[in-house]
Amino acid sequence: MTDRKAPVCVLGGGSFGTTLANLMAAEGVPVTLWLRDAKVARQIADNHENPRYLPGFRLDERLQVTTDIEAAIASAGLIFLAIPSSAFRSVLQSVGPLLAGKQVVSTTKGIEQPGFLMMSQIVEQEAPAARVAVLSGPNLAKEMAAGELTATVVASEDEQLCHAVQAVLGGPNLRVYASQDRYGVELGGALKNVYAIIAGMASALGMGENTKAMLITRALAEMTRFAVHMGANPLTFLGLAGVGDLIVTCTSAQSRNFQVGYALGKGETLEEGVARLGQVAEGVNTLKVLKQKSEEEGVYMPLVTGLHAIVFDKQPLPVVIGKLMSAEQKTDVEFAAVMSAGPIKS
Ligand SMILES: NC(=O)C1=CN([C@@H]2O[C@H](COP(=O)(O)OP(=O)(O)OC[C@H]3O[C@@H](n4cnc5c(N)ncnc54)[C@H](OP(=O)(O)O)[C@@H]3O)[C@@H](O)[C@H]2O)C=CC1
Ligand SMILES: O=C(CO)COP(=O)(O)O
Repeated sequence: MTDRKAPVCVLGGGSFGTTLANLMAAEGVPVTLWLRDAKVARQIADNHENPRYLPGFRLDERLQVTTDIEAAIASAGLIFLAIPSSAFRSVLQSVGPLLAGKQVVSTTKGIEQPGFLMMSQIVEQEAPAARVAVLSGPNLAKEMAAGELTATVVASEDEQLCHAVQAVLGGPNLRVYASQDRYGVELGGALKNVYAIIAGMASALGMGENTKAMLITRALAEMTRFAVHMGANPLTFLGLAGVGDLIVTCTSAQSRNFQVGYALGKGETLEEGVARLGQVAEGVNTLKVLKQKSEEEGVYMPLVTGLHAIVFDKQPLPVVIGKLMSAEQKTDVEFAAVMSAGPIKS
């Protein structure tokens, strides 16, 4: 039995870190939230609100907040990481040895280049003596903060760690399903952000419902094809961390990646869209990383190639759409054949 009263800490005081920490605090779990911004930390401590990332949400008074990362880690055995992928390694580098023997759960949905590394692989490099898991699924922070019924996946080869996460996070509004496919769960969470940008663009252009359904379904095909090639368990992509997260991020205007796509569709530049957001949209970097990797690996990813052409090569949208629509018409679920026989890395 896992002790629900065992102390937990969350590193990263953005929308997701604050939400996760608050959910646990509200269930009586002793939680410390670490963030680097002293002003925001003071506002959370004094006013029980994170006005920068979760304005309007009252946080539980039991939620502890600190700007001392070493103290935060020392206080807990289970540590959630909610730091954007661009800063993930640098934060871990500063505290790697302190994580020895701790249970570390990455919630970050990005990929590091060079190396095409998932965040949990960075944890393994920077904190080799830590126990590692990932958390991913259709989890819009603001909906979770508002108490909307939600499900997520914790994935690790370490079953005890999965149980520990289920015990502290599972609650009246949140179900936590376990998986052993850490690589697939993490890959799904990172890849879907790219397709959310495309979906936002389609929405801004007023495209039809048929078009949106085509996009989401072909995105799943493309993600799964890539995942199979990379050795992930393709069945993972039928679950919450695959199709579940793809649906929510491609259909909700709350998604920051969707919002970046929407801005692009309305004629804004990438820089303008990202700057107005003021929060992380991991899909922008993942698009670059994925385009490069799919070419190196020879995996056919027309949606990734098309979006890259629009965003980074400044190709006109009608030209890219024309190319996508006139490409060879292949079979519908060709990746399903590989699904039954595909190699499983994790
Ligand atoms: N929001 C969501 O709905 C969900 C997000 N995620 C994932 O969680 C990760 C974090 O996202 P999210 O919380 O939304 O991001 P936000 O943009 O809301 O917040 C980013 C947070 O990271 C902090 N940060 C940035 N750089 C550093 C650094 N070098 N050192 C310490 N802290 C830093 C920021 O601090 P500062 O303000 O000081 O810059 C801020 O607190 C992403 O990978 C995202 O994909 C996963 C599921 C849901
Ligand atoms: O990962 C998320 C929902 O599951 C959050 O998506 P965005 O980062 O696009 O807001």
